[in-house]
Amino acid sequence: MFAIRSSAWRLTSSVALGPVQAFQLRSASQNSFQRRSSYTPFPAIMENNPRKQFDGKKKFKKAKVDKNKSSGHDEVLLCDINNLLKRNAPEQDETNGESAPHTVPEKFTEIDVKILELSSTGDGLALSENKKYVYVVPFTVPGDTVKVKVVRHFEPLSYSLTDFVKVIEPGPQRNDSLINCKYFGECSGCQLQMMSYDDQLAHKRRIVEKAYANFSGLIPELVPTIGETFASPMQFGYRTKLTPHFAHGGASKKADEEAPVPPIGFTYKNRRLDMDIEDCPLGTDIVRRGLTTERKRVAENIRSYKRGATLLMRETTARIPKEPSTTTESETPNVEGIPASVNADTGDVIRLDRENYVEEKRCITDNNATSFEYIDNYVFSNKAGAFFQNNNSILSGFTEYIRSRAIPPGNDQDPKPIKYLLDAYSGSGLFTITLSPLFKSSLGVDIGGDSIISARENARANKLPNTGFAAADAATLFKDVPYPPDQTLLVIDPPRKGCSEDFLRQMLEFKPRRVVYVSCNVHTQARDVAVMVQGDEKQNVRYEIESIRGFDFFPQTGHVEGVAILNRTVFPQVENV
Ligand SMILES: C[S@@+](CC[C@H](N)C(=O)[O-])C[C@H]1O[C@@H](n2cnc3c(N)ncnc32)[C@H](O)[C@@H]1O
Repeated sequence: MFAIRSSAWRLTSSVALGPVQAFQLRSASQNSFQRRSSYTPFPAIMENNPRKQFDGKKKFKKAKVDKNKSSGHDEVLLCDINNLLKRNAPEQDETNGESAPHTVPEKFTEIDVKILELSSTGDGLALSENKKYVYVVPFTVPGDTVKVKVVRHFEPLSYSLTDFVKVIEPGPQRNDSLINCKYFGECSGCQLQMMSYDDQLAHKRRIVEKAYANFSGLIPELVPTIGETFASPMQFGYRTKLTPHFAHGGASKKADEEAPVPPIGFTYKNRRLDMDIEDCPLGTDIVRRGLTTERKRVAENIRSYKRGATLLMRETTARIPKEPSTTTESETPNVEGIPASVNADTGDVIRLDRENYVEEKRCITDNNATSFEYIDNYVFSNKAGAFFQNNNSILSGFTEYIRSRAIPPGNDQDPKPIKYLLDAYSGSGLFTITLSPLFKSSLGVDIGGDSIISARENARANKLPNTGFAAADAATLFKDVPYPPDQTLLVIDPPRKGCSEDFLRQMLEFKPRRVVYVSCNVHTQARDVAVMVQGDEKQNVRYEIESIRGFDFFPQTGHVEGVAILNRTVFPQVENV
């Protein structure tokens, strides 16, 4: 039996459990995990499902699913399917002890199904009559009765992918008058246009809840209530970057032959086939106009392409002061010294009249050209083809949310206040720069050399001398960090696959006082956050989650960005009594 001495450790559950025992209890019941007297966090995580769900390549290889693998799309879908089957498993006496298998319809058969829930991938899920098999139906909402065409079986895993054919009886959340795109229902880009925006936000909150319930392995008491999803100010016309593609060029055709122009666009849902997309209403106005221009240019020059290509349409913004002499410095950050790129855009321009300046929007098509973007009065330059968040409309609110929580309450009374910022996976400096005024010194690290060059330009352009950037693997960051861990905020914003084990281990050795974990994949985030919550007993460090909230960077799609804030604490002192 254990007695808990530390007052720092509190649980909301009626049974007081330490973090280790709490994790073990859930693991023991859910994952046949053995309790251990001496505990090593990493083997424990590895033995449990959260990391294996993403690393279990064998199982998914068999099912021949490789699309979106790095995002964990298939694992997330399968998890929802299994949970639906488990919840609806017929009682023994209902089946009379017999378990009749479900006869899976022939491929391309049309059947009618009723949607029971929306999976975290944005697909509707329906059960077979005997409740032992699942049909995955895109473009549907719970309550819809729909006609579908079965297109792909995953029989050992008990599900089939289907194409949506038509609605027979709409569910309560369906409102087709909201659909704003003629390609909706076939294009793989959006899933949720038929839902009200409030319902989309509620669905995304549920995605975050399920991610922590299904992929962290943590008992619910260790996970705070997930906040309401932070809405995007723009629900259409927000995407500052589009990257349509086409599969083949026309160079190898005989001189006298008309080279056919291939479809230029995105893939069809459920198919590895390109769909010709003339317009995408998710794009900003200049990006949409850029798509028209680029499609025309490619069609006219198709013979010059030996093979297919991915096109780039990236919005770039310039603020032209109306009265240069009366404009304050902070309203017009210095972007001189960043060379403009010649012939890198479509030649089109949209001018918007603002209070102190005219905003000029252009559409860049050259990956290596420089694009500019403003967040409040911060200016960011980037290589147009490099990563930068795609929804400018949400970035002011998003960065303000993080800025207002970066420093914990009471920091100014603390003898060792947080005053250093470590931005792992910094890109071109989004967080380093927008948080920098709060810190005595900030350091951003990114593996992309081009992003670090842009980040340094951005620090200069925004007149932030207290920031530094290094091109490096985030996992090597901690060995040379110049900051005291007690006074350091760590911001993490990794790619979809999440942090490496190496990174997490070194982070637990470094022990930063507070962590803001931003992620475009809440499932890998939940898995990594669990490693931090579990902590390292030898180092006597673990983390408590202060808050988790989703941000709707991609309205109409099934994606949600997650922000988790954590604080360092210690293990409770435990003694045998
Ligand atoms: C989701 S982006 C975030 C960038 C930045 N925080 C932003 O919001 O603009 C992820 C970044 O991680 C970087 N990255 C990927 N693997 C990395 C690694 N092992 N070490 C450091 N950076 C890495 C990529 O180059 C990319 O810039």
